[in-house]
Amino acid sequence: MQTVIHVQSLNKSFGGKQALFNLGLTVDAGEMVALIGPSGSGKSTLLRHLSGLACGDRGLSRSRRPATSDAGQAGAVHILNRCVQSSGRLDPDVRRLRASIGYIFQQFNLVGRMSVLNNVLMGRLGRLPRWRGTLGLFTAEDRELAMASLERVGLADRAWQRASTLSGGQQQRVAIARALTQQAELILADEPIASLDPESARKVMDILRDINETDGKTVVVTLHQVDYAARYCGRVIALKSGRIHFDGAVDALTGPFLNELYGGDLDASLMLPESRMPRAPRRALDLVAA
Ligand SMILES: Nc1ncnc2c1ncn2[C@@H]1O[C@H](COP(=O)(O)OP(=O)(O)OP(=O)(O)O)[C@@H](O)[C@H]1O
Repeated sequence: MQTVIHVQSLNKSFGGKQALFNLGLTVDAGEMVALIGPSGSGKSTLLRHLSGLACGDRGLSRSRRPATSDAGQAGAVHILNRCVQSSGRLDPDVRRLRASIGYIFQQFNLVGRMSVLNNVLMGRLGRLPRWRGTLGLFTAEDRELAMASLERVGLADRAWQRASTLSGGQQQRVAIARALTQQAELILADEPIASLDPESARKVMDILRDINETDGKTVVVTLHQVDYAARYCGRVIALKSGRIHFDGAVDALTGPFLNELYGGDLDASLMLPESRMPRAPRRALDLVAA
């Protein structure tokens, strides 16, 4: 089994406040992993490190670097056996590696005034010579791929519409079509359903699972909705205060476990699917009329 994500002793500080502590983990090809944990536990920070959008604490003065970071070393992140960062420095070749990593943001990150199709074509930029991308010189193959991706998420008929005119759920599906067009091997999704209604959230999670199961792509998704983690992911990594609190099978998501993870007066059993149903029933994707 190929290791897609390999994180070793990852530390991260913001202005002297440590957000990640000696994190180590591996994710194999084809896994669908939920990253859960209370607000501020470090989920987004970890995801940004995986994608090469963030780096270590080299910017801090030596005296402000955390003692646990091994004299300022911020650990190492390898994706698809290639270096993203090592000892607090981004790898100079990280831009090329980013072409293999699809990143889905909570707020979609589309260009609202551009057409849906052009937004999806942005997924090709990392695969084109820079001058072609700048001039928007996409090939017929690129366009076919983009249309096929839109078809897959049920939005081919919206290709010529301005992205800003779509609903939030539709915009998130366009963002996923962009990652499909990118032909990313690894999809990192940072709270992709946080701002969506339950039906739109279900469609987005159905598509992510389809990409995982049908295409064999590796998916890591941060979620506040623990019931979706239980229904869609086989493995869960729980962060608490910047440390890995749990890493294992999704069956561990019991009420007492979640009460302990999230703390407070919460009755965590309410966050779980009814009768602890572990997996949402898989059905054929039918998104065309959505
Ligand atoms: N750019 C930043 N500058 C300063 N502190 C930051 C920055 N980004 C994150 N932090 C801090 O790092 C810690 C982890 O934040 P992070 O956003 O990764 O948590 P999270 O688990 O994703 O939270 P949420 O679920 O609310 O999105 C928090 O204490 C946060 O305040």
